Amino acid sequence: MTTAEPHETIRVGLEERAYDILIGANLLERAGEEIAARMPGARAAIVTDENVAAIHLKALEAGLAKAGIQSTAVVVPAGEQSKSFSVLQTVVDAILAARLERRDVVIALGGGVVGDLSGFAAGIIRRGMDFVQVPTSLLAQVDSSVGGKTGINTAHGKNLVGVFHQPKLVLADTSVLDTLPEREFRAGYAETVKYGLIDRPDFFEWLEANWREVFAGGPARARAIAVACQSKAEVVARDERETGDRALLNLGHTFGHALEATTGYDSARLVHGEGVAIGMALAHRFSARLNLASPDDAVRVEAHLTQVGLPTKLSDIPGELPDAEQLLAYITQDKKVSRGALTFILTRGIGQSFIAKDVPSSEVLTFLRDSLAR
Ligand SMILES: NC(=O)c1ccc[n+]([C@@H]2O[C@H](COP(=O)([O-])OP(=O)(O)OC[C@H]3O[C@@H](n4cnc5c(N)ncnc54)[C@H](O)[C@@H]3O)[C@@H](O)[C@H]2O)c1
Ligand SMILES: O=C(O)C(=O)C[C@@H](O)[C@H](O)[C@H](O)COP(=O)(O)O
Ligand SMILES: [Zn+2]
Repeated sequence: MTTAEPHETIRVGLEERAYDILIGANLLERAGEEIAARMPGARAAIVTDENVAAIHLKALEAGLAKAGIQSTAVVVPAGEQSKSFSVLQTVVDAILAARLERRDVVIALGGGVVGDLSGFAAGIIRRGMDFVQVPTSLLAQVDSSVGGKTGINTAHGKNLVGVFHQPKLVLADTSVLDTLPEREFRAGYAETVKYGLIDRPDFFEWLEANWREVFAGGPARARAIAVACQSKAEVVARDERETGDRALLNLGHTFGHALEATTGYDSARLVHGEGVAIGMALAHRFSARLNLASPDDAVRVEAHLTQVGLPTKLSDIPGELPDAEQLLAYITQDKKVSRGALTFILTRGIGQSFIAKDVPSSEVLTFLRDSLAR
C-alpha cells in the first residue's frame, strides 16, 4: 500500500477518449496503481531519455512493479534531435521486439521530446496502442503531455509528421521538477505564460507578481501547472483536432517553429520554449505594428520574459540566422497554412489573442527584416 498524497485531478472531457490529469508530489510511486486501475492486466514499455532514465526510471519501474505491471525500458538520446524518423524506428522496433500488444501501454517518462516521439510510436504501432504520459519537465507538465498532439520533426519543418493520439492518463509528478536544469525550467515557463497571454490576463498578472515562487517550487508552482492544464483541457475538449480555436495554443509558435528549424533543432542554440518566448514577443510586436494592439503591451510582455531570463529577440539566439526570405520559407510550411494563406496568432492586448487568417506574406517579410536588424 502507498500513502495517497494529495493531488489535483483535471479531466479532459473528450467523451470516449476522456482522461484524467493528476498533478501532485510523488506520483511516480503511485503510477502502477493508477495505471492498473484504468488498464487492468496491461504490460508496459517505458520510453525515456538518457538524462531522465539516470534519475527517475528506477522510481517509475518500482511504482509499476508494486502493482504487478511488468515493464521494458526504451532509452533514447536526450534532446530535440530525437524527434526523428531514425529514433522513431528504434522505439517502434524495441516495442515490437518486446511483443507488446495493442492494449498494453506505452509510457512516456520525460519531457515533450519523449512525449511527442513515444506518443507517435503508440499511435502507429498495431494502429494504436494505449498511451500514458508521465511528464518530467515543466513544459511537458503545463502543455505537451495534454491534448494528444504527437510527432517528429523533418528538415522541412517542425512537427510536420505525426498523429493525434490522446493519452489514457497523465501523471504530472511535481517532485521530479526539482532535478530539472534551470534553463529547461525557464523554457517551460514560457509555455506557462502563454496561457495568460492567450485569454487569461489575470493569470499573466499573477505570474508577473509570483514568478519567483513558481520558480522556487511549492504551492505557487503547483497552481501554475494546474491553471495551465485546466486551460489546455478546456480548449482541447472544445476542439480536439484544431479545426478552430485550439490554434490559439500556437501563440508564438509560427515564428518559434521556424527558428527551431533554421537552427537545426540544435538544443545548444535554442530549445522549444525559448523559441516560443521569442515567438510570443514577436507576435506582440507584430500585432502592435499592424495597429491591432498597443505597443505598451509588447513592451510589458518582453519585460516579463526578460525578467525571468528568457530570450525575446532574434539576436538573443547564438550564431548566424538566415535572411528573412529563408525564415519565411519555413513559416510557409506551418500546419496552419490553408490554401497558401498564412495564419498567425495575433493579439489585441494582454490575454486577447485571436486567430488571424490571410496575413499578407509581404507584411511578415518586412517585419522579419526589421526584427533581424534589431
Ligand atoms: N504535443 C504538444 O502538445 C507539445 C506542446 C509543447 C511542446 N511540445 C514539444 O515538446 C518538446 C519540448 O519539450 P521539453 O522542453 O520538455 O524538452 P525535452 O523533452 O528535450 O526536455 C528538456 C531537457 O530536460 C531533461 N529533463 C526532462 N525532465 C527532467 C527532469 N525531471 N530532471 C532532469 N532533466 C530532465 C531532458 O532530458 C532534456 O534534456 C518540443 O519538441 C516541442 O515541440 C509538444
Ligand atoms: O497543443 C497544441 O495544440 C499546441 O499548439 C501546443 C504547442 O505548445 C505545441 O508546441 C504543439 O506541438 C505545436 O503544435 P503544432 O501543431 O504547431 O506542431
Ligand atoms: Zn509549444
